[in-house]
Amino acid sequence: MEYETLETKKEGNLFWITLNRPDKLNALNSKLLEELNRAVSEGESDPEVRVIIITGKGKAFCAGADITQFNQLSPTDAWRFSKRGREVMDKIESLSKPTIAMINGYALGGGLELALSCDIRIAAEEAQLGLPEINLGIYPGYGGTQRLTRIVGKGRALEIMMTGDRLSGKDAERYGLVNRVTPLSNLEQETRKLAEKIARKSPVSLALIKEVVNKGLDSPLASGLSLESIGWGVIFSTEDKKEGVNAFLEKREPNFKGK
Ligand SMILES: CC(C)(COP(=O)(O)OP(=O)(O)OC[C@H]1O[C@@H](n2cnc3c(N)ncnc32)[C@H](O)[C@@H]1OP(=O)(O)O)[C@@H](O)C(=O)NCCC(=O)NCCSC(=O)CCO
Repeated sequence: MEYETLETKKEGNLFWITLNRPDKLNALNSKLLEELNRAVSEGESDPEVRVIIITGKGKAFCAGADITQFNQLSPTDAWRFSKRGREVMDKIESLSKPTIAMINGYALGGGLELALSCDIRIAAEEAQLGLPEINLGIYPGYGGTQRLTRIVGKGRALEIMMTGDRLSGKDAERYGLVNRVTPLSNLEQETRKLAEKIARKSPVSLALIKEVVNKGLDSPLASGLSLESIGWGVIFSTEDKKEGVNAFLEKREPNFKGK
């Protein structure tokens, strides 16, 4: 597919999406947001793709929503702007395939919110992460108020949103905001290694894990636990379950087909 503001690359079972407005630190203008929406659909619908990785070109992962658009927005436009950004982030969170945000540099505002909608975040030690919307006299509008709070807890999330301060990759790891950090020089290799490991697992198990975890987090514990058991029953109908159990019994590596 053709894109102007991002690049996609298929590498075996991995699908790389690279935001590509480096001179604007990959700020999310409407074009980039819509192309991102299209690119994740492309990865989701390709049966060969098992893991989707999102990253940025240049010194930023993404510096957030494009601020140059803000002065033209009426309050109703702003509501639609936030809603559309949120819809794209919600869609990324609900993909059936695992997603990894490879945070190579600035992940600010909507850029951090994009990373928060991914399943796993790996950051360069040199990266800087934050929600600086407060400095614009606004607040996060692409899901950050909710997702950050669920990931790092209320006190830390409020501090990040109320100060607008940027965290280093290492501090973000300490806060539990990213899964791990690595020097920038090692980031791609480390991300690829993790993505390839996940890509070898059963796509059906991966999709059900995501569904049960995400829907469970939105539900009372008893409902989440019940969903887990129902899904567990469903997964026993799959060829991948047969393959996984037989591979163990036959002392060989499983070859999961996603069926
Ligand atoms: C990320 C910062 C700290 C980087 O600073 P610096 O290295 O000095 O680089 P700059 O010269 O500032 O930036 C280069 C170039 O990119 C443009 N740009 C950067 N961020 C944005 C953005 N979010 N929107 C539009 N354009 C952006 C910047 O204007 C420069 O363009 P020129 O044409 O060369 O002037 C610093 O850039 C920074 O603080 N950026 C803003 C971060 C931010 O506030 N993000 C939140 C946005 S609101 C939001 O996301 C709502 C959703 O919740």
